[in-house]
Amino acid sequence: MKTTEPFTDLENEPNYTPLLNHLAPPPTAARKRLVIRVLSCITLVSLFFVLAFALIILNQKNYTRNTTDSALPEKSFRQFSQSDRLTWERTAFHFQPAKNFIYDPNGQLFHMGWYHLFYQYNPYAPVWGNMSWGHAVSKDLVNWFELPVAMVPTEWYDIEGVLSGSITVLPNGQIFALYTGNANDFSQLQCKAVPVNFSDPLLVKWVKYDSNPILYTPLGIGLKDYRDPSTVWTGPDGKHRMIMGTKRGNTGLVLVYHTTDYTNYVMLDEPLHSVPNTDMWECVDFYPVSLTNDSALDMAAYGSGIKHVIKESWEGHGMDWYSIGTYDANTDKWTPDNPDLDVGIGLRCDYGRFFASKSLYDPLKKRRITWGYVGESDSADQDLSRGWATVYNVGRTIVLDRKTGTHLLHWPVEEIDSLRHNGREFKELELEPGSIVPLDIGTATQLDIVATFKVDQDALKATSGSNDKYGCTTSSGAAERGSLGPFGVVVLADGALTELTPVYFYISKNKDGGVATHFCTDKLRSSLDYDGEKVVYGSTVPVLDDEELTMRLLVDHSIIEGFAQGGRTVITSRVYPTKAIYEEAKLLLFNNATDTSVKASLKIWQMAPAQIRPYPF
Ligand SMILES: OC[C@H]1O[C@@](CO)(OC[C@@]2(O[C@H]3O[C@H](CO)[C@@H](O)[C@H](O)[C@H]3O)O[C@H](CO)[C@@H](O)[C@@H]2O)[C@@H](O)[C@@H]1O
Repeated sequence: MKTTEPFTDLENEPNYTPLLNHLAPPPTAARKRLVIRVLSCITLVSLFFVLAFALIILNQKNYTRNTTDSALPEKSFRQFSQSDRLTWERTAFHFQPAKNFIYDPNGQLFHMGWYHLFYQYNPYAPVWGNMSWGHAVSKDLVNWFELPVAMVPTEWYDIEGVLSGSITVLPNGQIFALYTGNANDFSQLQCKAVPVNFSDPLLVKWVKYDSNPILYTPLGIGLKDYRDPSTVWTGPDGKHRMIMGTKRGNTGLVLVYHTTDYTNYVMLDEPLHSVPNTDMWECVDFYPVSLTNDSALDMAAYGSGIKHVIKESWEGHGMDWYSIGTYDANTDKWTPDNPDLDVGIGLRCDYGRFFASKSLYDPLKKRRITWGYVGESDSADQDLSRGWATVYNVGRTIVLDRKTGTHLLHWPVEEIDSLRHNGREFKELELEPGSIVPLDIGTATQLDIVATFKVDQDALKATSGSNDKYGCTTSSGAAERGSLGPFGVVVLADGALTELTPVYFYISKNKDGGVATHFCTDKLRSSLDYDGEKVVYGSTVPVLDDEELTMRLLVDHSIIEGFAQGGRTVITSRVYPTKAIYEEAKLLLFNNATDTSVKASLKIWQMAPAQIRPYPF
C-alpha cells in the first residue's frame, strides 16, 4: 500500500496549502489538525485582546480612585432629564404637603400630645390663590401627618382667602383662632373660628364664628394693610391683649388691642411700636426671651430678667426682621435696646429665603420654635410641572444669645438629629490658600454637616488690612479672593464643578485691626438652569475672642439651611442643580484666601427621610 498517494491527492486539492510537508498527516487527520490550529490561533489572539482590555479597564479604575483621593474632582458622566431633576428637587426631611402650594405658617399649637401646624395652603394648584388653612400634626416635629384642610373660603368676608392668623389656648383649655378674611372687595377683616370639638386631639373640624367679622379696618389704615392677628395673651395687670401689623404711609407699626371676652377687641390709641420707612409689617410676632437661661417663656412672662422680641415680615421683600427690646405692660409700649438695630433696619431672622415666620411656645419642652416658608426662586412653569411649591424650614428653636446680648440664636430642633446615620468625621484637614479638597462621603444630597475652621492666627495678625468694605451680597461670591477668605464648604457640586453652592466665611480687617467675619452662601453657580436669584446671600456674624468659626449645614435636595456661630446668623437657600444631583452631587472643602491657611474639622451625617403622609383615620 502506497502511503504517499493521498498526499498527491491532497496536493491536487485547489485550496490546499502544505504546512510542514515532511510531517504531513493523512488527509482527514490533516483537516482536523488544521481546524484545531486555526481555532487555537483565534483563541490566543482573543485571549490577548481580552487581557489587554482588562488591563486598560483596571488602569482606568486606578486612575479614577487616585483622582478622587487627590484634589481633582471626578468627572460627571450621568445626564439627567427634566423629569429626573424635578423629582430630585422634592425634599426628604423638610415639611411640605404632598402637592400644591404652602405659604405662611399659621396658628401652631401643642394640644393633647400633638404639635399642630396650620398653614396658608392652596389646595388646588402650586401657586398663590384660594388661600385656606392647611393642617398637619406631628409627635416629634420631624414626621408629619397631613389632615383635612381646616378652613376654606366660604363666606363674603373671607371668600377671597382665609389669610394668616394665630391660635390661642386659654388656661381653661378653650381654643380659638383669629384670622384675616380677604373679603369679596379684597378688604382685610379680622375673623374668629373655633374647633368643633376641643377634646379631639387632632382638632380636625373648625367652625367660623357667627358674628364674623369681629374687626373692621380702623380709620387711617388702608383696607388692604390690616392683617395677621396674633395670639392673645394676658399681661401682668390681667388684661388680655392682641396685636396686628399694619402701616401708616411708609411707617410700619404694630397695633395693640385689649379684649375682655376674646371676641370684642378695642384698639389702643398708640401703637406698640413703629419705625419710619419700613413699610407694611406682615405676620408680626411678639414674644419674651430669658436673660438668664435657655428655657423659653410663654407670652404671660413679664418682669426683670426678660426681654421682648418683635418680629415683622416686610411685605413684598421676603425678609423677616427682628429686634430685641423692653416691653412696658403699663403703657403697652416697646423700646429697642439699640435704635440702630430697630425692627426692619437691624437684624434679620435669616439672610436667605425665609419669610412670614411665626413662633410657638412649646409647653412640653419649654422652648420657642419658629417656622417660616422657604419659597421657590425658579420659574413658575417649573413649579407647575413639579406640582408643588414652597417648603418649610426645619423647626428652629429661638433663644437670646446671652454671650452677645444683641442677637437671637436660631437652631434646628434637637429631634432632627434622630435622622442622622452613617456619620463620618474629618479632623484638622489642612486647607492651603487656593485649595479644593473633595470629601468622599458617598451620596451628598441629604446631609447634616457640622464644620469648624481654625484660621492661621499668625496670618490673621500679620494682615494689616483686607477688604474692610466687604459684604457678601455685594461681592462676587466664593471666587472673590481676599487675604483671609473665603473658605468653607461647597455643597451640591458636580464632578466638573460647573454647578456648585459654596457656603463660607470671609474675614475682613480694617487698618485699625478691627476684624469682621462674614457668613455667605453663593448661589451664582448653583444651577445651570433658570434661577431668579443668582445672588450671594449673607451678613456679618459676631465671633467672640474665645470662639472658633463654626457652621452647621442642613442639605436636603433643593434647600440648604446654614447656621453660623450657633445660629447667630442664618442663611436658607433654594437651589436647582441640573447636574449635581442624585449620585453626581459632591461635597468639597475650599480655601480661596490668598494669605492664610485654615484647618477644617467636620462631622457629617447622612439624613434619613422623614415620613409625611395622610393621617390614617
Ligand atoms: O396668604 C396671605 C398671607 O400672606 C401674607 C404674607 O405672606 O401676605 C401676602 C399677600 O400677598 C399675596 O397675595 C397677592 C395677591 O393679592 C400676591 O400678589 C402676592 O404674591 C402674595 O404674596 O397676601 C395679601 C392678600 O392678598 C396681600 O395683602 C399680601 O401682600 C400675609 O400677610 C397674609 O395673611
